[in-house]
Order: sequence, then structure tokens, then C-alpha cells
Amino acid sequence: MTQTNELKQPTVLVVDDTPANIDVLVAHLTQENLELIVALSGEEGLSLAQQHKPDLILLDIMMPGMDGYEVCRRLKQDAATTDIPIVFLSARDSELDMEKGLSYGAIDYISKPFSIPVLKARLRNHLALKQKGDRLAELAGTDELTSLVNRRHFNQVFRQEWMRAIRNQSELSLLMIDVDYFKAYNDSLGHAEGDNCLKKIAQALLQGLRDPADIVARFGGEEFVVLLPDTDSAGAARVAERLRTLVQNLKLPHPGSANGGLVSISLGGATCIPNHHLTELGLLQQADTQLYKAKEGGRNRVCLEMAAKSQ
Ligand SMILES: Nc1nc2c(ncn2[C@@H]2O[C@H](COP(=O)(O)OP(=O)(O)OP(=O)(O)O)[C@@H](O)[C@H]2O)c(=O)[nH]1
Repeated sequence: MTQTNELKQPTVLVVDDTPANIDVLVAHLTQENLELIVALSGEEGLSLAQQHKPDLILLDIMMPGMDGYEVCRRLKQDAATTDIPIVFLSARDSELDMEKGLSYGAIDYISKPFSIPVLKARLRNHLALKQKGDRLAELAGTDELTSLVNRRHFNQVFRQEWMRAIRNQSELSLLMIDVDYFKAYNDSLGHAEGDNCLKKIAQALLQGLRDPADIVARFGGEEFVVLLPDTDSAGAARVAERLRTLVQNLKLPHPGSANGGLVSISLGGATCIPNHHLTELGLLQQADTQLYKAKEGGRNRVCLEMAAKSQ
């Protein structure tokens, strides 16, 4: 999930096997502050949609090879493209055709010949709705205090990465992180300072991850979780130590801490090659057990376990 409030130029994919139709649309839509991509067949349209994830697709129906209905059906079946609004643009104008197009999941059906101003107005409305939907989805997966992804979003990514690791038989590492003596921090400096401290720790953790596939989430309260796909236990140990050091180096004064008067974190980690006998919850529990050991061992430290590879 991208965490940005920037409004980017919407991308519209036009799919039509008649170059003259595409020329007309491009000529009129270039003034609309859109990024336009064009495809001359259903197959090409499908592939460009999967690659670019446009904000809207203008889709012809009658095309040789894969027709518009099939392109629509496939895009709606794929979780990665299902939310892209599709507008059919077709010479077929019977009630049955329109009903069929909309029942495939298209947001709108415009029959040719069409009015350019009306087409533009409809596109603007659909794009505005798409933008709102994107923003809502982003907010639903974001932790309000730290702006990290929240537990809900983390669980979705964890599921996907778990399944991917089963397919590829690759190693997956998980780190559970807990702020040390945080109750004492709140008690001595106040809850607002506690919130500030969590924000700073969140930024430090984010900074400490270098691989774009790595993800850090607020797990709840003063607990964070890091998922490291394609990472063995040695790699996880390096990342964990880097994160611990980054937080230590924030040098946030902590009157109630036994660790040199500074805010620190404890980390527990576990690694496995997922299979159908292991569970995500199992890996979380392994990491949590290690976190408990890190706390017991004096805090401000990392404890890791190599989980069972297979049964
Ligand atoms: N300011 C603030 N405090 C929070 C938030 N979420 C959880 N906390 C506090 O975090 C503290 C966690 O305390 P404990 O679970 O007792 O653990 P601890 O004091 O950190 O001690 P150890 O984990 O054993 O080092 C509690 O006082 C919670 O109120 C939050 O969003 N903001």
C-alpha cells in the first residue's frame, strides 16, 4: 500500500481494435489531464491493465480474438484488477447488450455514436469515485497514529506472502517488536509524549527496512511487527539488530528505563519455510516466545529462533 496523499494524474486505458476510434478518443481526451494508454486488441488490453493498473478502462466489445466481455470477466476475477472501473464503449446498443456488459461488472456502458462532452463528464465522475475508493482503501489499512500499515492490512500481506513462500519454498522471517518499559514512559512523561515516542519509533523502523518487499506494521499498542519475505534467520538477525540500534540511536530520554535512561525496543524473531503443516499463527507465536525471552533476558535485545522447516 502506498502511503501518500498526493493526487496523481489518473491513467486511462483505451482498448479498441480500430485505430481510427482510438485516434478520436485520444484527440478529445488529451485535454483532460489524463495519462492515456492504448491497446489494439483484447489480449494487449488485458496485459496492459495487469501491468499498469489504470484508474479506468474504456473497452470496446467486438474485437477479433478476445472480446471485451472476456477482458472484463478476467479483470474482475483477478483481485489485483477487480477494482478498476470498466466502461464499455460499443456499437452494440440493444438493451440485452447493455445489460450483459453491466452484469460482467462494468461500471457503465456507452453506445456508439456517443457525445464527446457526455463521455468526458461520465469519465470525470467515474474517476472521482475511483479516487475516493482508493483513498478509503488506503485509510482502512493505515494506523492513524503512526501512519504505518495496521494489523488488518498486515494480516492480508502476511497471508499473500505465506502462500507465495509455500509455492516457492522460500524462507520467511517475522519479527515481533515491543517498546521497553513503556508503561513507565507514559506514567512519567504523559500519554501525549508516549504517542510522540511511538511515532518516532515507527519512523525509525520504517527507515531500517531496505528491501521493498519488507513490511512493518503497528500490531497494536506499543507492539510492532516486521515481515521479511525471502529472508533466512541470518538476514532476520541483521535486520533486527539494525532496528534495535536505530531506536537506541534516537536517544529519546526515558526516565523510567533501566537501559541507560533511553527508549529501547526488544525483538523476537522466527524463520520458516512455510508448508501446509505450519501456520502463520504458529510463526507469530514462535516470534512472540522469542520476544518474551528478549524481555526476560534484560530487554533492549534480539532473540531469534529457527522454526521447524517441515514436518
Ligand atoms: N501513549 C501511548 N501508550 C500506549 C499506546 N498503546 C499502548 N500504550 C501503553 O503501553 C504500555 C505497555 O505496558 P506493558 O505492557 O505493561 O509493558 P511495558 O511497561 O512496556 O514493559 P515491558 O514491555 O515489559 O518492557 C501500557 O501502559 C499502554 O497503556 C498508545 O497508543 N499510546
